[in-house]
Amino acid sequence: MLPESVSSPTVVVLACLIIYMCTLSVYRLYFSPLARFPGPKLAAVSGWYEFYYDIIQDGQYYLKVEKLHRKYGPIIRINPWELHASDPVLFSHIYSSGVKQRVEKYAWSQKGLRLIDDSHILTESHELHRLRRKPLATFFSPRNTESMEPVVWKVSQRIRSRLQKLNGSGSVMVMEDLFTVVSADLVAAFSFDDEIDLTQTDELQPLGSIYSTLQTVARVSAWLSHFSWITALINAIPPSFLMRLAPTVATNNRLYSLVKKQFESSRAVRASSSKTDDPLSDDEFTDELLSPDTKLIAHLLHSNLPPHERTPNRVCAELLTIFMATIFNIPRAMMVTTYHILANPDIKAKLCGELNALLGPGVDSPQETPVWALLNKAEYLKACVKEGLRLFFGALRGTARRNLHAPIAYRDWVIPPGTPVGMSAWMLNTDPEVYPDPLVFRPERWLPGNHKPEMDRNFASLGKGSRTCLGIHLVYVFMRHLLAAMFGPGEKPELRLFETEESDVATAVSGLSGLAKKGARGLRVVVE
Ligand code: HEM
Repeated sequence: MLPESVSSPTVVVLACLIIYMCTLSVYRLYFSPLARFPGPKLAAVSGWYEFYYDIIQDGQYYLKVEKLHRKYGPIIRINPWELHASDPVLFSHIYSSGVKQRVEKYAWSQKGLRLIDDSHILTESHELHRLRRKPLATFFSPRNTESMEPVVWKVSQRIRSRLQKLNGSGSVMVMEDLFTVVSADLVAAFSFDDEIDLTQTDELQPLGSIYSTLQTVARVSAWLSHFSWITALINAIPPSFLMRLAPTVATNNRLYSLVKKQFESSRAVRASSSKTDDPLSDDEFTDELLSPDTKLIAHLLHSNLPPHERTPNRVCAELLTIFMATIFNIPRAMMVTTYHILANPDIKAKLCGELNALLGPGVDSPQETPVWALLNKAEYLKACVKEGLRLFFGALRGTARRNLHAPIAYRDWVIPPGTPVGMSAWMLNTDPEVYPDPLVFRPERWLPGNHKPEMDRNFASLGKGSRTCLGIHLVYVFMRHLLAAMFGPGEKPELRLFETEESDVATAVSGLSGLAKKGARGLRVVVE
């Protein structure tokens, strides 16, 4: 007869659990369609391996994955369900934009961001994503982005006037606050009917706190992706109570309320001016229709999306996504770029020299001189932006893609249909064969004559293929304008780094997007 303790229900449950885990491990190691792909056995057996590096080690799996590639080769299994590749040729294939390549996003790591769950960025299905992205892509097309330049210029100049207020004061400015408010101003300027100028508020910090809120969201997202039940739990808590519990949620909800309010007032204006919300036919809906005054809200309401895709919740989810993508990424990218320019007097001198020569004294009166047109000729400025983006990395680990319909042949391997395959911006952007001294900020590498095609092939900060960054053209234009406002000719204060080291701004933690290490002090400058 068994002792009483052995026959207790706890032991039976434990025994079942152990048998289940052993069976699952054997299946994952020897019988799963991914069993023959190389990689550490522990990663193949359980998601806890990734959890350890992602959560306990604070977003460091991208560095571990790099080491694993060195040991196991160009394609490895990084958890029971997912492969990771390090070959840039495969990067272009997997992150393809071809119509025939119906690659889906594997949004496991982004699920549950409640307010934007219905946006195109979190849409996994290839077809639905195409439908949802189309009107947005028209709005952010190169041509329409170019027509937004006067607005981008106007908003960027606010950074200069804000800094001018402090001219000669020796004050210390927290640059992420300033970059966040101008970014918010820009999205508001092209999205809403009401003009918003957040840089005019005396206290930037509460608005800048949107930046830290989004940092927290990006950090917490790793937890949510490992434990989707946390999201379900959060969603079940009444919003009023949740806002008291978690200020991050409160700020996020305030942002959503702002978007919703603007949406409602824009809809009311349209209703009173007897414009209908009837969608246009495919033939009618082209970017010819877009005038520089067309706001994103009106554009989406008027788009040829079917009515169930133009509901308030859907449109607001898209607007909030664009708001968040801009005010999270632009300040981070600008912090990294500005830091390197200020830390390298030679680079700063070359940049200022080029801008002085190109823009001359007309810079303060853009209505007389369309200076933004001249910025296109500023090769060194463009190179600084590109190099800043390279070292910002965007998301250090890009979201994986999967082809549900066909296997992918790669060297001796056949990747089964439906298998998520990811790639790392960290590895692509720091490939020493393509970018010698990869961690050095060297704009010269992007100048005509030095710029090689492999550099574009590897450049992963803005994603690739059908899901490449929607704001890709806007990013380049806005960053050039912001740098021109800070380093171009005209009356403006001198900026000097204040107790800021590279590690205070450098992207070192992988989250929803790339983050600085915990405790980083951010970019602070003295305004002289
Ligand atoms: C420095 C600034 C930025 C960086 C580094 C960046 C980076 C990225 C990356 C890497 C992706 C691909 C994500 C994935 O594969 O899952 C992406 C997607 C996206 N970005 Fe950006 N982004 C920036 C700024 C912006 C701006 C200003 C907007 C505003 C329009 C924007 C809107 C989006 C949207 C909506 C998507 C999703 C596209 C889709 O799924 O079809 N981003 N971005």
